[in-house]
Amino acid sequence: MTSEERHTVIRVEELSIGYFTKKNESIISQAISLSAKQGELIAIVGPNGAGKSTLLRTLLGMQPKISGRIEVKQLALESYNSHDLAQQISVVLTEAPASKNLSVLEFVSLGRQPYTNWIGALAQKDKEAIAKALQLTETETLSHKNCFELSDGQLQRVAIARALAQDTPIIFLDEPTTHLDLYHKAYLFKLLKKLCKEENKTIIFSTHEIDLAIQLTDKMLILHNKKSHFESPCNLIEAKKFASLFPEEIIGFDAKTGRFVIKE
Ligand SMILES: Nc1ncnc2c1ncn2[C@@H]1O[C@H](COP(=O)(O)OP(=O)(O)OP(=O)(O)O)[C@@H](O)[C@H]1O
Repeated sequence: MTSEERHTVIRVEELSIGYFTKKNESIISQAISLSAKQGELIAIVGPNGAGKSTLLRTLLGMQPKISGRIEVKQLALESYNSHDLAQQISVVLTEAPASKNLSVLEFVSLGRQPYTNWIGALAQKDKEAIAKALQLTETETLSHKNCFELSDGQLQRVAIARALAQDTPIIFLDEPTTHLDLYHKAYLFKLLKKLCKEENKTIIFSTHEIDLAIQLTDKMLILHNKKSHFESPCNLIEAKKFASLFPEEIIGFDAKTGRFVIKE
């Protein structure tokens, strides 16, 4: 095994994603290739309907791929059962948790399910993982509140705490900054960056915050018009891949600042 392979936790090759209907298949995006190493922060971006959520669901095995290969820690995704995969990948989805009546502590504790016994009793190791997750997300003071009492920003941090309690090397998030104000968006992005740098997590998230993602991520996957580009933000800017994402007569991209501008 080369050192390149040792640190790669997810590899995707020539992946086509989409939906199977009765008679045929509808391809949403094709020829997607990417690789994510330990400690990398990766954003999936693209206009509405480009396939960001479809890709995340496909990478999680929640919906079948059309073709191509997905490897998690050098093994085909299909070779994992759901219990084993839950020890590799945790997920933060956009929907509010169904379990809003739970306390924050109870909700975060659910992250330990892949490790606890059949009655869900928490061992010392589980309690330590939960305490660390609350501390990393600065949610300790919320732990006895009910989830329904939280603001959207707090709820998002608590959902990340649950994923951290799951203690997986890889975390997926689907549009984690939806409903957040600019400060909470920036806070969340910095938290994700910190988790990659200090906890060596590999984090892959979909987002519409392309400007912020350009500033903070290691790599970005652009999905657009059924095609994809995977590179560092700098290389994507140099290759002019952001400039054509939105109708040019309305939105331009300033390559010097890495920001989109609305045309007058
Ligand atoms: N269950 C489904 N069956 C068939 N087509 C679907 C299904 N779910 C989504 N699609 C289609 O797949 C395409 C990609 O949708 P997806 O939600 O993955 O895009 P997205 O990039 O996450 O969009 P957004 O930014 O709006 O959240 C869309 O054209 C959508 O209509």
